Amino acid sequence: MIKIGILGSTGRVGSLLIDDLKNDSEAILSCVHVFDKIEKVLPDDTVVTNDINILFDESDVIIDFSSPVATEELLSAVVEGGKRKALVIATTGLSKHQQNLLLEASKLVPILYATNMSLGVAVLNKLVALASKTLRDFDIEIVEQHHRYKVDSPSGTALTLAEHAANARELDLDNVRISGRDGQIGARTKDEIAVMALRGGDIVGRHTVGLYNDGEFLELNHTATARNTFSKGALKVAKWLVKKDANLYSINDALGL
Ligand SMILES: NC(=O)C1=CN([C@@H]2O[C@H](COP(=O)(O)OP(=O)(O)OC[C@H]3O[C@@H](n4cnc5c(N)ncnc54)[C@H](OP(=O)(O)O)[C@@H]3O)[C@@H](O)[C@H]2O)C=CC1
Ligand SMILES: O=C(O)C1=N[C@H](C(=O)O)C[C@H](O)C1
Repeated sequence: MIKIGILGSTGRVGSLLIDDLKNDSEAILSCVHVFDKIEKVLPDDTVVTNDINILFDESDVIIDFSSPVATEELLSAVVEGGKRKALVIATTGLSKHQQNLLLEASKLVPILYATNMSLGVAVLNKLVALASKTLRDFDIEIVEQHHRYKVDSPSGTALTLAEHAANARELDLDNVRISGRDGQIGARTKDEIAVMALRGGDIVGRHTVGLYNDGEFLELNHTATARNTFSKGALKVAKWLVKKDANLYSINDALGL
């Protein structure tokens, strides 16, 4: 059985991961990292800890749905602390420094980083690249919608979609991304890619990439209707990752896309 450890076990997705693991025939929940306290009833023998080192020692692979600060601690345990376990990282909103740390850690352990663990979004990324390249003159605008509790903006998924669009057009996203329009802003420039965020209610996650031209437009949309889409996706890729060599893997690698 593959021993799974969870960082962010009390969170919206982490707690679903605990449920998914109760009925799994290939993996067991070996350890949960708990920042403060956990209310959920856990399987017997699950180690509960607030020490990241114990999380490593008790797991074959760690799945991380937490916060950028916690993810940084996880990555530092590899880079500075000498820990060597496979990591599935789903946390979004990482800073440049944290992204660099992730790259450094992936030279030492296998890491799969995905801003969205659903199969649908993995395919959407490919569709966006194809559409952005083929429809070169169309204006690209991205809208993401999430629940009222989401703390980072725009979503990691929206940024990844924007990267696929920009790369397909050989543009640097940092130079062309805009995140708001207000006042006398002037006409839209040709290459800009807007990424706009809406927040409200219990929306699990909705992303729309629009490509707009004179006389026609194309909108590509993905809607997550259940949050366990993400926990189940993460569990699937964790099983794939556990035997791999140190490297940075994408969800496309794991899904064979
Ligand atoms: N890639 C993907 O497919 C998906 C990614 N996400 C991302 O996953 C992350 C978590 O999302 P969600 O579950 O909704 O968030 P929640 O806020 O519900 O959960 C966050 C979890 O992280 C823990 N945590 C926060 N800070 C620390 C810290 N400094 N040290 C240790 N643990 C900490 C929290 O503990 P406590 O409860 O004690 O505060 C909690 O268990 C977000 O970045 C989100 O964007 C979400 C869905 C899908
Ligand atoms: O915080 C969330 O809920 C989600 N976060 C991820 C993101 O930022 O893209 C993935 C998903 O959309 C849900």
